[in-house]
Amino acid sequence: MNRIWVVIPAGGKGQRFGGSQAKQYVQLRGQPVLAHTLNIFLQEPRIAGVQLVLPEEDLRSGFWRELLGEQMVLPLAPVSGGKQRADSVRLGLEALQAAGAADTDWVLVHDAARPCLRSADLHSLLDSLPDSPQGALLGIPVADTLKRENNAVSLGTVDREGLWRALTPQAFPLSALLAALRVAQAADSPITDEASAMELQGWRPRLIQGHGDNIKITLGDDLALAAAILAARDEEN
Ligand SMILES: Nc1ccn([C@@H]2O[C@H](COP(=O)(O)OP(=O)(O)OP(=O)(O)O)[C@@H](O)[C@H]2O)c(=O)n1
Ligand SMILES: C[C@](O)(CO)[C@H](O)COP(=O)(O)O
Repeated sequence: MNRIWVVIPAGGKGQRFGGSQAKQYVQLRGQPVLAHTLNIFLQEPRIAGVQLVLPEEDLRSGFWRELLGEQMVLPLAPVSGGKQRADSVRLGLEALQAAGAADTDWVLVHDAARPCLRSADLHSLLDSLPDSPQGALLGIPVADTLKRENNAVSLGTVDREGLWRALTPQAFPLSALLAALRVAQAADSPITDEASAMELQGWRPRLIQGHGDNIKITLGDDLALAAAILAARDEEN
């Protein structure tokens, strides 16, 4: 039975977010963004382990231990990330291999900056894996009209038929994903998600429709939006 692992890339600087603290560390409804994201997976019984990838300086300083507190136990020691998100994901995969994960084990990669992932959407992705030999990712069909921009001027409209926004988690077999990332990085291919590396190798992963409130905290305003999403969810429950 293939085990299911998670890599949480949290090695970014949050430059678009601004502020003095990287966005994965800022407080969101009483705990760091990163803690919200980690808890989603630490509480999921089907997940064998969570590999956290942090900025090298934060790993070295031990800052993350103070941030997450004693109550959060990470069975796998966090590792340092790299210059790009794809580098951090690759380093997380290599750490999983070193920890004994099998080549055919599944790995879900989920942005630390997406703390609002619904457990229902995670379960949809996990449930899809037996029927997703070429991997699977959460996504959502584009619902807005899309423009191609140059110098804040519209150059025209992009046909949105069949276009989806890729979200995370994205799920692939460990060794296939690691190999695809290595090939893409060696070719200096612009890789912004795991699926794009796999697609370059001819894989056609399944798109599993998720919810638009699985936002990525990117700009400063996104933090208040994430807080409102989680508050509304608490109200529902
Ligand atoms: N070298 C990097 C860059 C990004 N990430 C992680 O990948 C996720 C999505 O990336 P993004 O939203 O671009 O985060 P940042 O790179 O921090 O943001 P920015 O581009 O604004 O600096 C985040 O959880 C981020 O921490 C990472 O692990 N290693
Ligand atoms: C992986 C991702 O979240 C899918 O939409 C996105 O590509 C990350 O992009 P970023 O520029 O690294 O935030």
